[in-house]
Amino acid sequence: MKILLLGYGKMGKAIEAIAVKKGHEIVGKINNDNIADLEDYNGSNTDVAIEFSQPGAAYDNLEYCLENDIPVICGTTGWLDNKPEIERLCESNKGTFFYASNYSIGVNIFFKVNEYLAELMEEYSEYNVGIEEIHHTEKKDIPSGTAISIAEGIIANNDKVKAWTLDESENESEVKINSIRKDKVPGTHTVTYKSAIDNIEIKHTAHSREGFALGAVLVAEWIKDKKGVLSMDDFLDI
Ligand SMILES: NC(=O)C1=CN([C@@H]2O[C@H](COP(=O)(O)OP(=O)(O)OC[C@H]3O[C@@H](n4cnc5c(N)ncnc54)[C@H](OP(=O)(O)O)[C@@H]3O)[C@@H](O)[C@H]2O)C=CC1
Ligand SMILES: O=C(O)C1=N[C@H](C(=O)O)C[C@H](O)C1
Repeated sequence: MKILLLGYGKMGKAIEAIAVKKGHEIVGKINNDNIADLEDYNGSNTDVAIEFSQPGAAYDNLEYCLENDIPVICGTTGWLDNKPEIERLCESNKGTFFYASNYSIGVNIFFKVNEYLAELMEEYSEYNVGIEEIHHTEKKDIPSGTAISIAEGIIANNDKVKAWTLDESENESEVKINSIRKDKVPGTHTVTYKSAIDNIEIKHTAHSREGFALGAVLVAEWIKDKKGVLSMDDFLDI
């Protein structure tokens, strides 16, 4: 496949390494300093764009792809207020747009365990739930997109929890997300239910960026000839 990388930082480079090993061709590597080159690409010379850039850049890049007939896979976090607009553009242009806050297969299994646990815990009011996420110090957004997805999984499956917050909260209807920035940590997410008697904890630890990058390449291979607004639930049968 001819792959255009939108964002050639830590993730762009990790994706390139896996894509090339699997026999794909990288037709372009776009960063802020060569963003003008983006106009060279369209559906006739690019099979798929993989967008891992920055919160302030994602919207324009996705809009460009959808207006130029390029199927696009996005992993950038911290821009989701504008996601409904991109979804509308995808539908009206009959394009292809895939978004995941986390492309790691392990994290997506973790999401399902989190949803099941949230459902189980609904009737045990002695437990309070909290989320902790730890990432490297270069990360631009707080909280992580993955932590937001975890919180949404709890809110959708446990009627006692209505919202997430970054603040210290005594309000039991809110799940607090504690964001920690530390050295080179690729991404660690923990959900803890605490009571006076015990704690129940589930945790996902990424050892590197390989799982995120491999997931994005597998989705790029899968998405060929698919149309519409797609997510990991469409890709994975779990
Ligand atoms: N969904 C998932 O599974 C994962 C998501 N992420 C998310 O992916 C994003 C990127 O992460 P990461 O690679 O670690 O970040 P980096 O900071 O390492 O790389 C971001 C890159 O984007 C480039 N960039 C800046 N502006 C633009 C633009 N307008 N168009 C294209 N590229 C641009 C930067 O270039 P320059 O240096 O020129 O500014 C930089 O090379 C983040 O939002 C992160 O949260 C990360 C890992 C997994
Ligand atoms: O910025 C990162 O590095 C990561 N970002 C994603 C997020 O915000 O959840 C996914 C992963 O945890 C790494």
